[in-house]
Amino acid sequence: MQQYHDLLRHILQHGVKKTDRTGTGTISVFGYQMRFDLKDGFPLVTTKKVHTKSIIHELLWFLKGETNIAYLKENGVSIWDEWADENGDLGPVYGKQWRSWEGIDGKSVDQLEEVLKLLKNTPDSRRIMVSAWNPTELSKMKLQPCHALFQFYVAPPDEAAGETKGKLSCQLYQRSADVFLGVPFNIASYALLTMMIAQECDLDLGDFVWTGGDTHIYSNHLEQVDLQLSREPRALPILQINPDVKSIFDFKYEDFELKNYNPWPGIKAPVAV
Ligand SMILES: Nc1nc(=O)c2c([nH]1)NC[C@@H]1CN(c3ccc(C(=O)N[C@@H](CCC(=O)O)C(=O)O)cc3)CN21
Ligand SMILES: O=c1ccn([C@H]2C[C@H](O)[C@@H](COP(=O)(O)O)O2)c(=O)[nH]1
Repeated sequence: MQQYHDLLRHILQHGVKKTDRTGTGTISVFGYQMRFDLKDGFPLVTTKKVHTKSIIHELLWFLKGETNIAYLKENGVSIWDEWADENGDLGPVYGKQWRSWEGIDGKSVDQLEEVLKLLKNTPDSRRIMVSAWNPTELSKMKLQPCHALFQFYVAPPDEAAGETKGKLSCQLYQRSADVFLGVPFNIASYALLTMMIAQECDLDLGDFVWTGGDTHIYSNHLEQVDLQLSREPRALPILQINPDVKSIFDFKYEDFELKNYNPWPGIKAPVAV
């Protein structure tokens, strides 16, 4: 995860001090890109222990189309607690927009089903996109989407090199990025989603490309960042997914196994609400 350390250093060197909605204050740059070849291993930060269980459950919760934190609470995941109302509701956030974006004619669109259809039928399409940024529903969301838009791309097999399958890549546009707390989660989550989709569509793995808009370190994460940068990145772990699961909507927590993850100890930091 040298790429992630490069990003932290880039913000410290080139960032500007900026106020923000939460009143915390940040150092921020506008526009940044990182690329992870998913064949190199699972892109999980190794210079602090990252709570993979929260990442997997959050992704399964998005895929169910859910927007109430009940499922997360049942599974011991508390990362969305601060934003939910007294009934646990977050409004029409990611799950709703991914699985049932409401159209003007009252019909809803399952954007993920559309993605799967395109990948299976017309993998050369340049329109394989999912948007969580639904301007008509932003005001009802407890937190507006940060990972707002993502696109898939299939590179044809290199037949001369003996390849038989296309390679699936994914690019995310994250409009706002809390680099210390949120970004390690976001990278791992989209890498995992890409692996699940590749399995369903019988594709090999390509790259995950992370593109950030307002890419910031909160002013109360600076000591944590210094500690993290003093640590040497270690080999990437492997994330194995149950090869028998043929639909991305059928995965359960037990279908994932993280191997060879030997991170440095966790680093606590307050989340800006
Ligand atoms: N300021 C802010 N940063 C975020 O990353 C963020 C939000 N707000 N709001 C919505 C979601 C919730 N996400 C979060 C929230 C908290 C942690 C967090 O506290 N992580 C700790 C503990 C992990 C755990 O308990 O599972 C960490 O050490 O990574 C991470 C992502 C990502 N998002
Ligand atoms: O998946 C996520 C969700 C949220 N964040 C961060 C980015 C910002 O620090 C805040 C959101 O505040 P806005 O004022 O709405 O931009 O949450 C993240 O990094 N990843």
